[in-house]
Amino acid sequence: MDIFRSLTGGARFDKKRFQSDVQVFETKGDAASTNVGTVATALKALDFFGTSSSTSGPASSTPTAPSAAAATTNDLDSDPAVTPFSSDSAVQDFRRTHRIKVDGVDVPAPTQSFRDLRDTYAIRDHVARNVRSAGYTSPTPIQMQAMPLILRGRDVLACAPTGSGKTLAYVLPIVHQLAEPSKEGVRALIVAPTRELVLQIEREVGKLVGKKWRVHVLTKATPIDRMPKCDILISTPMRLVQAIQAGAVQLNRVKHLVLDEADKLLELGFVEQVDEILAACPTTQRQTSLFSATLASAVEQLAKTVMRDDVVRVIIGLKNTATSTITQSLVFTGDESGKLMTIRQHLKTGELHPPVLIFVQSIDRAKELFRELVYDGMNVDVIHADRTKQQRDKIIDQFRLGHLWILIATDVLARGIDMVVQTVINYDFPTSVEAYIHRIGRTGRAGRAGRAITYFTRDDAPHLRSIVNVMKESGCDVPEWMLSLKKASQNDRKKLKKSAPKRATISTMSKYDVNKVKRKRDMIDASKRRKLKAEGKLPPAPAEEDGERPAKKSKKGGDEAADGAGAGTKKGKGKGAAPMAKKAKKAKKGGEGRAHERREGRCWTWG
Ligand SMILES: Nc1ncnc2c1ncn2[C@@H]1O[C@H](COP(=O)(O)OP(=O)(O)OP(=O)(O)O)[C@@H](O)[C@H]1O
Repeated sequence: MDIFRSLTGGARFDKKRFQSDVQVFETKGDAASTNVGTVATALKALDFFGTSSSTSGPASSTPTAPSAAAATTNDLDSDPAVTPFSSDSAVQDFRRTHRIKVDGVDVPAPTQSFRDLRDTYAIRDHVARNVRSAGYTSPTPIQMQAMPLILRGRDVLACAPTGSGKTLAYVLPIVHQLAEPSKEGVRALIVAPTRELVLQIEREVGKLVGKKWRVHVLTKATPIDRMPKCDILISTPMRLVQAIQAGAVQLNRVKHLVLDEADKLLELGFVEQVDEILAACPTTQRQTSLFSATLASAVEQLAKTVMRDDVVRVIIGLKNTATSTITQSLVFTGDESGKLMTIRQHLKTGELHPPVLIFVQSIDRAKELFRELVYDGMNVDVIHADRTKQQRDKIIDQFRLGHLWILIATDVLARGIDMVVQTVINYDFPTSVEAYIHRIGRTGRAGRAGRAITYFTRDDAPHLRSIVNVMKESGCDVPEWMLSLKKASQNDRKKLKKSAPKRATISTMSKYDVNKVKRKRDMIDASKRRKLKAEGKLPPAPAEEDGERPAKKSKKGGDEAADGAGAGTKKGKGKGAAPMAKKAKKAKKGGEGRAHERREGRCWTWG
C-alpha cells in the first residue's frame, strides 16, 4: 500500500470509486496481473524484452527492470554464451523468429545478446557495463540488427514499433565508435523534432557515457552565443539551424548523424531545416541513421536520397503497425456530447487503469476538456503549447512519478515520449494512421501491456477503416462489419491529415451559458485593460484561468509555436540547402506541414 500512498500524495481521491486502481498499486494485489493475463498470449509473441515471464503488470514493473542476475553483477560474462550461427539459413531463421526484415547487400548477422555484441565487436568495457547497469538484459530485435550495422559503419533506415528500444539501438554503437571524449568538436549529431524528445535522448545517452563526455542539448531554451565544445550534440532542427547560421556550431567533424522520428523530420516544415543541417555536415565519412515507428513509402524514397547507396533498410514486424502489446478498441459516441458522457463514465467507474493519457486535436479543446474534468474533481492536468516550459516539465515529471493520474495532451506528446502510461484515450479521432500509431504507442512500451481506446462520432466514421486495419494487423479483435467498411479516398485522407475537422465545443454548458460566461470574461478583461491604460502601464497579455501562457500570434494570425519549425530561420541560407525540401513538396503536395500544425494549434516544440 506504500506505493499507492506515495502515488496519490496530495490528490483528492475516492478510494471506493477507484477501487480497481487502488488494487493496481497494491504491491501484493493481483489486479495488475489479471489485467496482464488477458494479453499474455500476445505478449509472448512480441516479447522483445524477454520479460514476459517476469512481467507482473505495468504498475509493478519498471521498463528496464533488471533480472536477478543483472542486479547482482554488471558483468556480461555472467550471461550464457550463445551459439554462433552455423549458416546463412540459421541467420534467416533467427531473423524470422524475431520478425526482423532486412533489405540491402552484405548485411551482418544480428547479435543474439549483449555479450555476443561485446565479444563480436569488441565493445568497450565501460559501455558494456553501463548497458547492464541501465538494466538492459537482452537486446530487442531492432537493437539486434541495427547495432551490428551501425558498428560496421553502414547507413541504416529503420522502422520498428513504438517503445521497442530504437534509441539505444543507435546510441550504443555511436558511443562505442566515438571511443573517448575529445576536443575535436561535434562528432555525433542527433536530431529530434521536440524539446522533450531531445531531453529524453540525452538521458538515454547519459546512461552509457561517463561524466567526462561532453553531451550538449540544443533547444529553444538553450543560448547559442556561448555554445560549449561537445562530442555529442542533440538538437531540435530549428535551433540547430539558428546555431549554424549564427556560426555558433561547426558540424564539419560530424561522423554520425541520426534523425530520430525521421518521417516527422522529413515532412514539409521540417525538411527545409534538415536540408540545411545536412548541408553543414560533411558528406564523405558521414554515417547516417534514420529511425521511426512509421515510414511511408514516399518518405523512404526521400530518405534514401540523403543516404549512401549501400544503405540497409531494417523493418521489425510489419511496417506502420501498432505494438501488439496494446489492446485497442473503438467506441462509438454518436456525437461530441456523447464523448464527454463516455469519458466521464470511463474515468468515474474506475474501469480504466491510470495513468491515463488523453489526446485531443487542438489547444482549445485540451483546455475545454481540462475544465470539464477538473470540475469533476479528477486528478487531471493538461499539457500543450500555451503552457510554459516549466509547467510542461513539471507536469511530465508529475505524470512520470504517478502523482498525476490523467493527462490531457495535444499531438505534441504523441511522438517518442517514454512514460509509463496504462491507458491512452483518443478523445478526438486521430488525423492519420501515423498519428494513431504514435499516440497509442505511449502505452504498451518495453514489452508491457497497455490499452488504447479511440472514440468516434458519426462524422469520423468514413475514416474508421484505416484505424481498423492497424488494429487487425497488430492482432486485435475487430468486428466483421468494421472490416467491410469502405476506406476513405486518398484525397479525403490527405484532407484530414492537413486539417482536423471542426468540432463542437467540449462543454456541458448550454450555448447560452457559454456565451454569458465569455461576455462576462471579456468585460472583466476590458475593464482591467482600461485601468492599466489609465495608469500608463502597458496592457499585459490576457491571463488564462489556469495560469497558462497565452499563445503568441504569428504574422499570419495562427497559433505560434514556442519552438516552431521555420520560425526565425533565414530560409535557404545554408549552402546547397533545400534539395530535399523541393522533393518533399513534389512528393507530398498538401502533406501534413508546419502551417497545418499552426492552424490546429497543435505544436509547441516542433523544431
Ligand atoms: N534492451 C532493452 N531491454 C529493456 N528495456 C529497454 C531495452 N532497450 C530500451 N529499453 C527501454 O524501452 C523503453 C522504450 O525505448 P525507446 O524510448 O528507445 O523506444 P522507441 O522505440 O524509440 O519508441 P518510440 O517509437 O515511441 O520513440 C525505454 O524505457 C528504454 O529504456
